[in-house]
Formats: sequence, C-alpha cells, structure tokens
Amino acid sequence: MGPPPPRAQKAMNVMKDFGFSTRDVKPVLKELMRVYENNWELIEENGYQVLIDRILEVQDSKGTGDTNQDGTVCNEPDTEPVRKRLKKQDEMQISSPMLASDGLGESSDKKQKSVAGDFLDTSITKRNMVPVSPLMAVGGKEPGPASEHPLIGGEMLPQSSHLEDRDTGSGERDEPVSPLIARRQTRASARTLQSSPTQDMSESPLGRTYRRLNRPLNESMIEKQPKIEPGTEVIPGTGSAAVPLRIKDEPVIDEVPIAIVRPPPPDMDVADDEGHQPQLTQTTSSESSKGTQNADNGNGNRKASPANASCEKGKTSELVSVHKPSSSNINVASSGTGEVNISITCNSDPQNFHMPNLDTVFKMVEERCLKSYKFLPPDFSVMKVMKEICQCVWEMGSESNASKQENIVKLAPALDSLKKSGVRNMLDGMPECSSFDSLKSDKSEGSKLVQMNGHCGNQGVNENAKCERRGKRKEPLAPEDSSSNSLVVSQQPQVALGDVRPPHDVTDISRGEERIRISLVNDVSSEKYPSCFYYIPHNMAYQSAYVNFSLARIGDEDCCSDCYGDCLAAIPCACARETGGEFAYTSDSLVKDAFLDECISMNREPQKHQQYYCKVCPLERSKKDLSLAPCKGHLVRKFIKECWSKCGCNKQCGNRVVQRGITCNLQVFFTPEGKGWGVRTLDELPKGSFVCEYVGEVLTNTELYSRTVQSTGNAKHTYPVLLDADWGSEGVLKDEEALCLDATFYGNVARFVNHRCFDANLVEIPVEVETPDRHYYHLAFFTTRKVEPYEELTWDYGIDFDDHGHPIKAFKCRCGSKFCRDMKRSKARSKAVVMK
Ligand SMILES: C[S@@+](CC[C@H](N)C(=O)[O-])C[C@H]1O[C@@H](n2cnc3c(N)ncnc32)[C@H](O)[C@@H]1O
Repeated sequence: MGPPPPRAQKAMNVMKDFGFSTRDVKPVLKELMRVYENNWELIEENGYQVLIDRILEVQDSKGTGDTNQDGTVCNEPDTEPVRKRLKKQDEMQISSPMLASDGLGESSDKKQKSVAGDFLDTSITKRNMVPVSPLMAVGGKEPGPASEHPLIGGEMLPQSSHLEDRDTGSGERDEPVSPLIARRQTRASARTLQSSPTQDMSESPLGRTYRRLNRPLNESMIEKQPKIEPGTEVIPGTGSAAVPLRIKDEPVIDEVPIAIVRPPPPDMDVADDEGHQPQLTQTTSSESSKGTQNADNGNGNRKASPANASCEKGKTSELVSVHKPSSSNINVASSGTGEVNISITCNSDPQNFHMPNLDTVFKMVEERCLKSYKFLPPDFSVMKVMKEICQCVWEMGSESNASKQENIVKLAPALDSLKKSGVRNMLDGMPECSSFDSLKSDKSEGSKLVQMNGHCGNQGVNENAKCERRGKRKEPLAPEDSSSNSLVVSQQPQVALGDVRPPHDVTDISRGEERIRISLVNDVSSEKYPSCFYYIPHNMAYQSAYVNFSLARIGDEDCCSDCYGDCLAAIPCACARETGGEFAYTSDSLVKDAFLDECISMNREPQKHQQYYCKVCPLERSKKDLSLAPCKGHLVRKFIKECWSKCGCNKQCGNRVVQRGITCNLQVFFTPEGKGWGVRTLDELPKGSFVCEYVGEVLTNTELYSRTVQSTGNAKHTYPVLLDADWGSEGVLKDEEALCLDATFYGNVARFVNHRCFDANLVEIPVEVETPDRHYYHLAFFTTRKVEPYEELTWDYGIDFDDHGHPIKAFKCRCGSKFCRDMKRSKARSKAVVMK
C-alpha cells in the first residue's frame, strides 16, 4: 500500500484536527468515494460537511463506538469534544471561507480519483455500503437502479400505477446514486449554453447569494449575503457583510452610528397635556466626546462622565463605551435607580449637525440592514435591537433578578420623535394588540406619555408623579441638551416605538408595488390586519436556490429575436413551439379554452395524467431522514412560454401576459367561513383571465423543510408551493435545482388565495418567462370559468388531507365545495367508527 493520495491525506488531516481518528475517517471516506464515484468536490464541499456528517452518523449508529477497519466497533470515550470542535468550525465558517480544496487541476484530479480509490480499497476490508447523506439511498428501502425498474428515474405513468414497492430486495444498493452522474440533459436545446450550477453556486458559505429574479442576472449583479445560521441574529451594521452576526441572546454592541442618544437631565422636559413640544438644547459632539474621553479609565470601561451623569441621580452608576475613534461612541450606562441608558455620540461638526428624528433614523437603519442582509424577519426593528441590548444589560447587571425582568424593559423614545412620527394621529386606528392598546390608553391620559420620557425607573408612584410635574415644565432646558434624543430604559411597561407602525396599508396592501391598488377589508371580525409579511411583486431567491437568467442560456430556438410588434398578429413564432405551435393566449389575453381545460383536468383528475416518480425525490431527501420514503409522484404539467427580453416583439405583445402583472381589481378580505383572509375580485372576470402570479421566496426544498420544522412549526397559515412541474425531465435533481416558493415572509396577494377542493375558480399554470431552465418558473393563476364581482378566488392546493408530510400544513377544510375531500374523508371516518 502506497502513501494515501494528497486529497485523501488532506481530508484525513482536516478530520484529525477535529479529533477524528484516521481509523474513523478511512472507511467513511472510502464509502463516500464509492458513492460519489471519486468526485472529490462533493466530499470537500462546505469544509468536508458530508464527510463529517457521515462520520458522526456512523458513530451515532454505533453508539459512541469507534469503527475498526473491519467494520466492528470499539468503544471510544465520547464524541462530545469532536462535536464542540465542529461547532467551532461552523462558527468559523461564518467569518472565514470554507476550508479550501487543494486546488488541483482537472487532469491531476482525474488521476487522483483512481489513486484515492485504490488507496482506500487496499486499506479497508469489505464493508457494507451504507448510504451517507440524504442524497443517497438507504439500504433495503431505496429503489434499485433505473434499469431495474421501468417506472423509476424518468418513467412517467398515470397515478393509478403508483409504485407499491421499488425495493430491489437485496437490501443493498448496487449502484451509487450520484446526482451528478444520474442527471440527464434532456432539454438539450435550452441547456447547451448552460453553465454548471455547481460552478455558479460555488461561493463560500459566507457569500450566499440573494438575487432579485425580476431582472436579468449575471455574476456582477449577485448580491452577497452572509450566511445566517439558525440561532444567530443580524444586528444592524453599516452595510458591510463582513461580520455583523451574533449568536442569539449575546449582547454585542456594534459601532453603529444610529443617532446621538443621550440621557436626559434629571429635570428633562416633556410635552405637557396640551401637547406642547419639549424644548431641548443641543449637545455638541465635541462636548460629548470630551465627556467620554474624560471618563475613559483606560480599559474601555468608562465611569460616568459629567455629560452622562445626569441620568444617574448620584447612585452607583456605570458606563460602558464601545469606542470607534473616528466616528462614533456607544455608551451604555446603568444607574442604581434601575435605568439603562444607551448613548451614542457622533463626532461630527457641531455647526453642521442637527439631531434627526429618531424613528426616521431607525427606519433608515432598517432599510440599510435589509439591503445588506436581504432577509430580515418582517417584525425586525432597530428599536427592538436596542431594547434587547438594554434588556441584556439589565439582566446581566441584575443577575438574580433577570428572569423576573422579562418584557419589562422598554425603550422610551423622546416625545418629539413620537409626535413627529404622527403617533398621536394614529392612535385611533391601532390594531388590537397589547402594545398598541397601551399606547391608546396613554393617549387618553397625556400624563402617561410623559412617563415614557420621565426617567421614572422603578420608583413607583412617587417617581411617576415627579415625572408628571416635569411634564408641566415649559422653560427651555440647559443648552447642552437641546437636541438630545434620549432613549431611556426604565423598568416599567412602556410603549415601544417599533410597535407603532401599522403592519399593512389597508388602502393598498401592495404598498404601490402593483399597477393596481389592493385594498384590505374585514367586515366579519375585529382582526384588522393579516400577520406581517413583506409584499413583493416578483419572486426573490432566498439563498441556495439556483436561478440563472443569463441571456447566453437562451438559445435561438427559445426566443423570437426576428419578431416585431405583437407576435399574436403574425405567424406563430418559436415562442409558440412549447404550446404545440399555437400561442396559449387569445388576443384578449385569455388562455385558450382547450389549453385551459387540459390544465383544469390535470388538477381535478390527476390520475388521468402523466405523473413522474423520482428515483430520489428531492422532497423526501430534504427531510434528511435516513429512510427515504418513495416519491409520491409529480404531475407533468403543461407550460405556457411567454416572449421575453431576447425576443424582438414589444412589451405589449399578446404573448406577454403574466410578466405585465396584475391588471384586475382585487381585494383582500376576511372570510366569514373561518378560512382567515382570502382574496376576491372586484371585477367580472371572463374564463381564462390572468389574475395574479404566486409570488414568494424561491427556496430549495431543504431550506423549506428547515423552515417548516424550525420556524413555522405552529403557524396557523402556511404558504409553500412546489415548483415541481418539470422534475420529470431530468434525472436526480440537486438540492439547489429542486425549488419551491414560500410566501410566508415575502409574497404577493396570492398568498391570501384560499383552497377549494376540486371546483376552484382559479387554476395554476406554469409559465416560462426568463429562463428555459424549468427548475425555476412562474406559477400563474387563471380563472377556470367566468367569475362574478366580489366572488372569492380559490384554487385547489392539491392537498391530500391525510398526508401530514405535505408542505402545506393540513387544516380543516371549510371550502364549502360539494366535492370537498376533507368532508368526504371525515364522513368516511365516522362511517368506519359507526360500523365498528
Ligand atoms: C395560503 S394561506 C391562505 C390565506 C390565509 N387564509 C390567511 O389568512 O393568511 C393557506 C392557509 O389558509 C387557510 N385556508 C385556506 N383554505 C382553507 C379552507 N378551504 N378551509 C380552511 N382553511 C383554509 C389554512 O390555514 C391554510 O394553511
């Protein structure tokens, strides 16, 4: 046996660093080499993730035992240290590129493949082939090679011939299922120009892409996003994607020039009952920086300076400063009276500086964060982050009290910013939630608003009374405080500015993103708004989804560059080829009857139509379950292909309907039947009318699965839709190619369209616009019949109410259709119970 080849040696060295012995690593490496057919890239990807996972899996499956070369297990103390190291590696990956591969070229790579295989073969005696990752099959439960079963891996059959058992019976896989090998390029015309998804996606984990899909993409347009690991939160930064990640609950104050935030003096003025504005005097930045310099004790901890002392009432006060020499300081101060103050000092020219309105500043920071990180939860607010900081300071500072203090620290914005933000005007239109309610009651008692600014701490009634008295004061304050916008944290329930904005604009839930306004009404209950989400008019890729709009990938046969004006007015062009040489649309922009009826029938009687059964179903694979359930089948759908930018026709061409967006008047309304919010049309819509597209984040199924498990576990309404209409045209799909749309956090009006069994008035049709690659496409809703004004719009989610693994969470169906599948199922169940 010669020395191990460099890549194998390197893998073992890296694993050694994590504490895995060569004995542990070798058999697994060998196994992976076989399964991945010596494809080192797959093994090295993400810092040997698959190797690490598999080693741990093997160790888990054998208790904590170590694996001998002959496959037997010997006891090893504990894998915990290794796991800790791995955790560390994960953390490192946040701030450093993934472990680099050795960079060997293609030819040496090929040579290595065989050498590595040889080395491993000779160094390891026989072992059972056990599938390693979800990409691979599980012994005994996995379908055999495509050739062994006529229905798998590209065969399409009506659903009635669903596979019962695709087990080879041997309990072993004879052939590895490598996504790279099994992939077949059946849509050759579209894909000859296609670059490898693996290449395009091979960014470091740090540089996950987040791409806008409503414009052509090239590498230079790809916006980078730091990988956000579960359990970490984004904290506002100034735009750099470099480091600003923190582990949840870890109070880290970044150097963010949010605003000058200074504690008020003891007799800080506030608005009185008549709403008079407090008069504040300006603190110059030079003064404040002088103050902090004076207070510096040399080790970054600061004692309260005169400038900061005003909040402390002479008690045991402390001030910590995060100092960035050139631009800003952040001071966090606490006092014996239980106040935590955050003070941010900007070193700018006092002549040119004026204190901006705080909530405008927060909005700006939020916008910047969104730009930088691309994905923020809809309820993200800088105010919340500030509150977190204060809460953490308070909790850590008061230690034993910490658990009791939950939710009692609130930021109190200076009254002028509240007033400027129109809070008072909004008070009557508040949604029914506790924080809004508390603000409402504050409005009725002006003096309570005073408390927000009053530095009341936990002094109880007397202190509050003091605040009220202060509120009556109208004299100007000392000059140094004129523009200080104070964020005072007291231990009383107060109003958070971040909670004040209404979650939706009821006059137009799309916030101007659509060509028409989409109003929101509830005549049924007191629920004023749907849950928070960002309205987006076009799909957006979340992180790992492979969506490539490059023009180079559109061949001549996939566009009509020679056309001019309206394609519908001339002889059908190349863009009509997909629909049998005839355009799918009439000149009135309606889907033609024959095409539409076929699509409707496909939804209503799927068993009569072609189904594709995946050899390794991406849906099952994403569950990361070792025992992959057999594919449940995917309908092979008909596509509409629209003309696009590489075509010679104009934007008004009759073969461009979906891409022009919503044109009918829609309304989101609260359904009386208990389905939550729904959508209705305000116009009469003829059969075949385009209503809207289903818009959301483009996710891989793995991402969707993690979301479903982690975040939307208890969600009442869920919004994912598979983009599986073309899964049948290729072999095993890679994770980044098997996509879905999730409208939970980002979506358009379609996220409100409710389900109706069988006779829904909308049908979804896949539409190819920007890319002939049908991993990604648009999902458009068209009417199945004439729809009257104010009729609710519905579509059949295709949900099997007995299938609890379906991405759309099962619900009790209230569709009201006489064909309701859920009702039938309930009836059948109760019949069965009676018969027993
Ligand atoms: C895509 S959302 C539709 C909008 C949702 N009604 C809302 O208020 O946000 C899907 C969810 O709506 C509810 N839903 C949709 N159709 C329904 C039906 N026929 N009966 C009962 N609930 C339904 C279910 O909670 C489902 O998970």
